[in-house]
Amino acid sequence: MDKVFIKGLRIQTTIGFYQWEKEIKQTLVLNIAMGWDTARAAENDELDKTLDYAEISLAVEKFANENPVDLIETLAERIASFLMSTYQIPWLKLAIDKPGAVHNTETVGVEIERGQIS
Ligand SMILES: Nc1nc2c(c(=O)[nH]1)N=C([C@H](O)[C@@H](O)CO)CN2
Repeated sequence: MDKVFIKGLRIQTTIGFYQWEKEIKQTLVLNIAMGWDTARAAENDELDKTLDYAEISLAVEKFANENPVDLIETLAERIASFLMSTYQIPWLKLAIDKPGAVHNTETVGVEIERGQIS
């Protein structure tokens, strides 16, 4: 299956288990790959037949800020459900990095894959 992807989407949002984390914003970095038939858009050069990565990038940041949670696992699950239902995406892979979370690491995070590749 073809894919539309967003790599290295940096967002500022409230995220974290500890009380001090609920009072600040932290950086998360998202990588999203979404299964899509890109040939339909290419046929007549039409943006509305594909997944608009600019629109989705903004929607993801807005969603994260409107739905604060403790765990990046929870955020990943909720973003996946939101994207799949809003844009009729059949399959996606989503990784969330929280690069400032653990001293002496480059980054930490989770990666999930949901749906079916046809
Ligand atoms: N697997 C996870 N481990 C931890 C998370 C998380 O979201 N997933 N979160 C925290 C804290 O919020 C951390 O980021 C701050 O020190 C700890 N472990």
